[in-house]
Order: sequence, then structure tokens, then C-alpha cells
Amino acid sequence: MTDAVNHHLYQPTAAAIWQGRTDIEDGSSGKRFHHMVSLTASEQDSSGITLLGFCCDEGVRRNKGRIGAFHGPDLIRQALANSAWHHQTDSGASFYDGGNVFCHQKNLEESQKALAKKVTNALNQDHKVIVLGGGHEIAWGSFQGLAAHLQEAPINSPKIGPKIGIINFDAHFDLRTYTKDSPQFPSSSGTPFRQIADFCTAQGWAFNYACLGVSRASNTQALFSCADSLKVFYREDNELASHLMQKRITELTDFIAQVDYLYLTIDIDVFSAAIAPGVSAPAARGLSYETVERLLQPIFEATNNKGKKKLLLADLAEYNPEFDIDKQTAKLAARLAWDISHAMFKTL
Ligand SMILES: N=CN[C@@H](CCC(=O)O)C(=O)O
Ligand SMILES: [Mn+2]
Ligand SMILES: [Mn+2]
Repeated sequence: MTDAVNHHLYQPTAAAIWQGRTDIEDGSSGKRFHHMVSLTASEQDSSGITLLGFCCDEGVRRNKGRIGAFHGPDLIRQALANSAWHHQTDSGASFYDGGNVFCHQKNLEESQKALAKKVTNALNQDHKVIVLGGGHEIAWGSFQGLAAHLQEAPINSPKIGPKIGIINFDAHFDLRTYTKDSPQFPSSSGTPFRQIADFCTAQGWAFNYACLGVSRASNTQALFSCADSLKVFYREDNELASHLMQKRITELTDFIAQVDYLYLTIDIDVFSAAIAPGVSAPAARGLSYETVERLLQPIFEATNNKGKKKLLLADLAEYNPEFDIDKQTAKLAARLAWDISHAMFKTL
């Protein structure tokens, strides 16, 4: 692809996005994310985290939802910029902002491929990756990037493929029926895990999908049947009450033990609309931050038999600034990115 063609698909992040206060009186212990972020590609040479944005409304538009997620990535960055930095600065690990991938011209598949390429490159550099959406069509881009990275890794048996666990916090399964190249049932923000399931079947790989926080009221019988036939591990929103949490953590730990790599994807609409109004499809019930936080712990802590952390890739989907109130949903998404980066930095 030539640079001219590429230009509409990719842009580095403007330095002006990463702004915040500076407390010079605190010296090097007064650091915040905007001080530490690197926009220079050479920083990707050392170990670290690569942050990417996926600016896209096309998945939600095709899924008949409320558009606006296109502008999500830079607003989450701005909310993260002023957060305090608590990572070891002498470890040489960098926090690299790899810029935004765009979907401008309704060519969703092309943008998902472009995102996948960025994800693969970063993982090949031994970076952990965090991607900010965009609608949940981000997941098909993220996953293709992870799959390409692991396909190239010599340690995985070509026969059974890499054992990847997908953990989705979401009010929805996003397992809708789609037909490739069909205008009637196009792929969308409602289909990414069905696309991943089909990809896994075609490769002869297992499809290990956990969906946590599902709202029965927001998913039809057809979607529950699809989840059952694909042997999805799911727990509904009301099964994640605090008195059931120990049981849920044990089950999730068992799911994680079956796989070698983890892809974490969080749809912001899994949270109660009271704390996350800025999404396409708000959840009347939804989960609390505390509930999600407790379930994130086994994901953050899981290591494989080589002592390496299983979590390689995380994304945040469906933040829609059009419906946000006083940037509270942007701040919630930024706090998730903060928690995830904290866990990823511990592994470097
Ligand atoms: N990303 C997925 N979104 C939901 C949207 C539901 C709705 O608009 O009500 C889904 O397809 O199920
Ligand atoms: Mn979703
Ligand atoms: Mn959802």
C-alpha cells in the first residue's frame, strides 16, 4: 500500500492531545501520563506498551446503533493524560502512542486490516497492546492482529494453533449472524465474535470465548442459542452480584487455565448507564466498576508455563462522546486503560 493510500487510514496522534498539569515542585515523582508518553516510533524498540486508537463509526452504523464512537480514542487519551504515573521509570519500558487507524469511507474491512497490522507489529516488538475504540468492530481488527502475531510464533503447534482465550466484558454477545460481502447482513459492531469463531473454525483452532455481564433483556433467544452452540462461557449481569463473586472468580480462573494467551476486550456498555452514559446502547442495569475490577484480577495475574503473563492485548470499545455527561464515561474508560497499563507494566 502506498503512503498516499495509507494516509486516510492512519495518522499519528497530535502532541496537543497529551496535555495536563506539571508540578515542578514534586520533581520526578510528580510525573503524569502526558509527561511519559512517547510519540516517537523509535521508542517502540524497547519493551513497553503500545497504545492505538481505532476511530470508527461504521460498525455501529451498520448495526443500526447511535454513532459517535469515531471520536472516542482522542477523548480517552485526553482523560488519561493527566493521570498520575506510578510505573518504574528506570526499567526502560516505554509507553508509546502509536496513533490512530481510521475508517473514513465505510470500508470497515480495510480499516480492521490496517488495525490488525499495527497490532501485529507492536506485538512482534514484544510490546503489550491497548487499543481504544471505536465500536466493538474493533475486536475483529484486534484479534486478527493477535492471530497473525501468534501464527508467526514458532512455539505454537501448527496443528492445534495457539490457545487464545477471549474475555469480553459486555452486555451483549456480539455474535450476530452476518454474511460475508452481503449488504443485507454485513459484519458490524454486533458480529465480531462470530467472525472470530468462523476464523477459528477455518484455522482448526479452538474458540475460547468468555462473555461476562450479559443482559438477558438485551440479547434475543437466537443469540443465547448461538452462544450455547459455540460453547461460550457466559455469565449474566445478575450472576455477578458480590455474594457470588468468589464462585465467578474460580470459574474464570479455570477458563484462563485452559489457554496460553489472553485477549481482553471491554465494551463500555457493560457498565451501568448511571456511570457510563456515553455509549451507543446504555445498560439500565449494568455492572459496577468494582465488579469488573474484581474479575480483572485473575486476568492480570495469569502466567503461562514460561512465567510470562498471558495478557497480551486489551481493547476498550463503544465509548461514544456524543452521549457522555461531563466526560464521566471518558474518565471511566481512561481509568480502565490506567488499570490495564498498570498490570501490563508489572509484567515487563
Ligand atoms: N455492539 C453491539 N451492540 C449491541 C447493540 C444493541 C442495541 O443497539 O440495542 C448488539 O448488537 O446487540
Ligand atoms: Mn459489544
Ligand atoms: Mn455491548
